[in-house]
Parts: sequence; structure tokens; C-alpha cells
Amino acid sequence: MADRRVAAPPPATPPARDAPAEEEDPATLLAGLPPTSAVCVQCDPDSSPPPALVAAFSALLRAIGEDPSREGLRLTPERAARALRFLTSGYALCPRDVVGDAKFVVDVPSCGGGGMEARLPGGRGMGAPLRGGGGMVVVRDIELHSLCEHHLLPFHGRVHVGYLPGAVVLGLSKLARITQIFARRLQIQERLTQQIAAALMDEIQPRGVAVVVECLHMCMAMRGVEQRAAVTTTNAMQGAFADDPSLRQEFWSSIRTPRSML
Ligand SMILES: Nc1nc2c(ncn2[C@@H]2O[C@H](COP(=O)(O)OP(=O)(O)OP(=O)(O)O)[C@@H](O)[C@H]2O)c(=O)[nH]1
Repeated sequence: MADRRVAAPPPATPPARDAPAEEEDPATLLAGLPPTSAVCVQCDPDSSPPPALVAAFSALLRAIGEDPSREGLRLTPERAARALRFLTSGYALCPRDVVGDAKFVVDVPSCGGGGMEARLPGGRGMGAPLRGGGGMVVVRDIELHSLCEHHLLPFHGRVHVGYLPGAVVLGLSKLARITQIFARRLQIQERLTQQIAAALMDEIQPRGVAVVVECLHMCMAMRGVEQRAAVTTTNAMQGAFADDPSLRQEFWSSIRTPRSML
């Protein structure tokens, strides 16, 4: 099923890596980004699952020799249908739905402010702000649970996302929410990895994006080749990360260093 994504204007050209700070109003900077979609609709997890899905799970139980009317299974088709609908609810969403307005211009006052301030369009900053750059942002160990499209069995693991901000930074939780949109579909790990990177490039036009996904696939553990410890690692490097090996190195080191005691 295709994303219900509204046509977005062409992305603004990201600033060069060491471009000088520009004096531009945050509202103007954010206006250059694609608009928030009003079209995508999230599945309501509490509503009744589609009868066709419930019937399909009843048929499945009969096909494996079970009796869907026995006490223990009486509500199973409906439960399973509800669960599958949740696990595939990402089809009804696109990244714009979860990102919303959580894009922030980061101002670093040149004097007097003593700190860094993120502001929304129309906000007032202090002094001449430093914009169009900023160091690498890395969020690691985002939990991932998905279903493989070959066997409909789970795969699960972690996602590490890094990006080099362009004009704006993204609300941190949105990295996990974007991950969930693509994880809650029938997937292969490689596509999921690329989709997360592409969504970030689309949404905030950073100077570069790096995504690494590490997963255990139940189709390889519970059945088939029965390799319970085999971990699959995939990555997607876009923009500056594709061009610059030292940035890739910095990203890999930051996701491989032992976690600090927070
Ligand atoms: N590249 C890739 N392969 C996957 C992923 N998830 C599952 N697979 C593989 O999809 C393949 C499907 O192969 P088939 O030979 O058609 O299916 P199968 O007979 O069930 O294969 P076995 O798992 O080897 O028993 C298997 O090799 C799975 O390991 C994924 O995310 N990415």
C-alpha cells in the first residue's frame, strides 16, 4: 500500500557544510520546508478490527487443525486481528503526520545569552544567531519491532540515527516515531533502513543522515536455519555521510562507544 503523502514542494537546497551564518527569520527558514500534511489518518487501535481479518484468523486456526470455537481460542481471531492491525498501522501514516511542528531553529546567541535556545517561528532570540549548521545529532538504541514480509514473523532490534542539521533540528522523539511508522509494516530490514533515512532527508533537509539498524530475525531463529544469535546490520548513509568517510567514522564511533551511565 502506498503512503498517503501529499505532494510536497521541492526540498530547499541544504546549506554547505561550513556555510557562514545567515540572518534570516525562523519563520522564513521553516516556510522553506514541506508543509505538515492534513491527509494522513492514524488507525484507531481501540476500534473493531475488520471482519475480513477476523474471519481470516478463524480460517487460519481451522487450517492448522484447531477449533476456533473452543474456549481458549474463542476470542483469538479478534485479538489476533487487532494485533496485526496495530503491527501494520504504519501503512496509514507518513512521517509528516508524526513530525508535525516539531522542527526547531537553533539560535546560539553571540553574547549575553549564555546558552542555546531553540525557537519556533515568530520566537525572539538574543543577539545574532548562529544558524545553518551545528554538530552531529545522534540518537542511538531506538527500539525496533517489525514483521518480515517473507514469513510474517517478527524481527526486532535497535536503530541508531545520526544527522547533521541544516536550517532546523527535529524533535528527538520524532526519530523514534518515524522509525515506528516504517516498522509497523511488512518489511525487509534493508528497505526499512533506507526509508528512515529518506524520511529524515525529506522532512528536515539536513546536510546528511546516517541510519544503522541491528536486528534478530525470528524467521532465522525459530524456524528455517535456526540461527538464534545471528544479528543483521544494515545502514543507509545520505548526503554528507555518503561523501565523507570521517563523518561516517565519527557516527560509527558514537554508536559503538559504551553507553554513559545516565
Ligand atoms: N534480505 C533480507 N532477507 C530477509 C529478511 N527477512 C527475512 N529474510 C529472508 O528471506 C528469505 C526467504 O527465502 P525463501 O527461500 O523464499 O524462504 P524459506 O524457504 O522460508 O527460506 P529459509 O528461511 O532459508 O528456510 C530467507 O533467506 C530469509 O532469511 C530481511 O529483512 N532482509
